[in-house]
Amino acid sequence: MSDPTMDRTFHVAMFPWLAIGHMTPFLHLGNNLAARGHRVSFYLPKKALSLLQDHNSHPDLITFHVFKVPHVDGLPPGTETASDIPISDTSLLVAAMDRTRDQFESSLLETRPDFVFYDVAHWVPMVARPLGIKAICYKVVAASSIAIALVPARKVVPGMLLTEKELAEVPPGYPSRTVVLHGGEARSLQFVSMPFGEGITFYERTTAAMRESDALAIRTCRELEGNFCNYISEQYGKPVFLTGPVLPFPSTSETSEEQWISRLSQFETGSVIFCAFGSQYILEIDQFQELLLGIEATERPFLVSLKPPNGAASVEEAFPPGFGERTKGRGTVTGGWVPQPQILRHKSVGCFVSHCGFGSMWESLMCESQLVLVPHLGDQILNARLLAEELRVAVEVDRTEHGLFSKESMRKAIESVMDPDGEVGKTVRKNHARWRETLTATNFMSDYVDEFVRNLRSILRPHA
Ligand SMILES: O=c1ccn([C@@H]2O[C@H](COP(=O)(O)OP(=O)(O)O[C@H]3O[C@H](CO)[C@@H](O)[C@H](O)[C@H]3O)[C@@H](O)[C@H]2O)c(=O)[nH]1
Repeated sequence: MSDPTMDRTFHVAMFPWLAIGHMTPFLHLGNNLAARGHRVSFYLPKKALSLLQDHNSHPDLITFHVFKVPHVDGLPPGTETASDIPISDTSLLVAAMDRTRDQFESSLLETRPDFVFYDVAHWVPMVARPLGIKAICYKVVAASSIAIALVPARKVVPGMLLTEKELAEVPPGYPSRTVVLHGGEARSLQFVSMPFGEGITFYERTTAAMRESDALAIRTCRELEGNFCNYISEQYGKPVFLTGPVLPFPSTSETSEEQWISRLSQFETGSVIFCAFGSQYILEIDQFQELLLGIEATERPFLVSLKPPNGAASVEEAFPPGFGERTKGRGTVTGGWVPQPQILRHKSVGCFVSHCGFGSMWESLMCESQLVLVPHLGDQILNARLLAEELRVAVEVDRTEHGLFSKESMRKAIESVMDPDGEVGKTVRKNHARWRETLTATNFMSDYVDEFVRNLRSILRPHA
């Protein structure tokens, strides 16, 4: 007998962490749900509204609810999102978000959604449950980084920092030998035992957020991270619903992109090296210079988009001596934002030098360029290991034990993937083509969202 609840549309409230990098993928998922007729109430602070509202593809079904972020001592007045503060103040912003609990609760009483999606606000299930609302903890980072650091099997004692030895160990049952951190890299996980909000560590908050949920959702796909998702599901004893990568549809108005597109068009197909390290990565000056010198040494055209390195007011100020004159007409270095997805689709681009942030990881898997990875933070390193060592679609740049790369290691990594006849070049081309084909297949992303919707319905009225 058919179940009538399987056809009805539902209403989702979304309460993402106050960082654009989290709100954006939540909104992409919201757009995908709205495209299937579901309603979304999206909670965000005022400043974020001006950045996000243009990305709302279904204003008839997606409603923004602006809330006030209370002041917390130590934060600059008017702080609303992570971009307003240095990363070291994040814990204070988390405390401010926790103080929105009453506002959020009264709003839920009015909107009465079927589901609420959240990530950092671990108290959401406590607010949702008495109202009969299902709480879905939606993680927009790689499943590998949750599996290695944020499962009950990794023992973290409240108030105690993890030792070097503990950091270096993977939790029992962790399902990969290649997607791991080496040597000193494990220190990048120390943040899990640090405070994240008032009187609570990152580990306690995140594991509580997952433990208390009705189901976990992760922005990934089983083809890539199925083993990690199964492990997380076993660890928490809960279903893990996958949304797939939910990337935005290519933009149709690309006017602001024209200057970059016409600049790239003057170069031969597949010849340009494009380098970008996302929204957070700030290099030290010497590494910034090694990177530029390594790219210069390839004698290929390039477009580099990086934040000015530590201590420099602009990218030009930090150029190696003579770099600007030597590369004139062949390369551009900008400290501003460039349209990365459009650049990666340009036929002149042949190599993407990336930090392998989660967003860039998906974009690189789907593009035609050869991939060189220079990860920095813990999750970027795990993403890089997945691409370079498990899928073998990319090459990670060689570094010293202190994590430093040289211009020579940079040049070598680029040359190795760009050479279509070399062993490495042949292998990564073949593997990358296979993965690109899978991930860009016509219904790949929409099938994931359809399945996600079915999974949500299954917990909405399990006994109907
Ligand atoms: O000049 C630029 C630089 C970036 N992008 C876009 O911005 C996004 C960047 O996202 P991502 O690759 O995930 O990098 P970060 O901004 O560094 O992301 C942060 O958040 C990610 C999880 O969401 C983590 O994986 C990273 O470690 C963390 O640094 C991508 O879609 C890029 O296409 C541009 O359009 N233009």
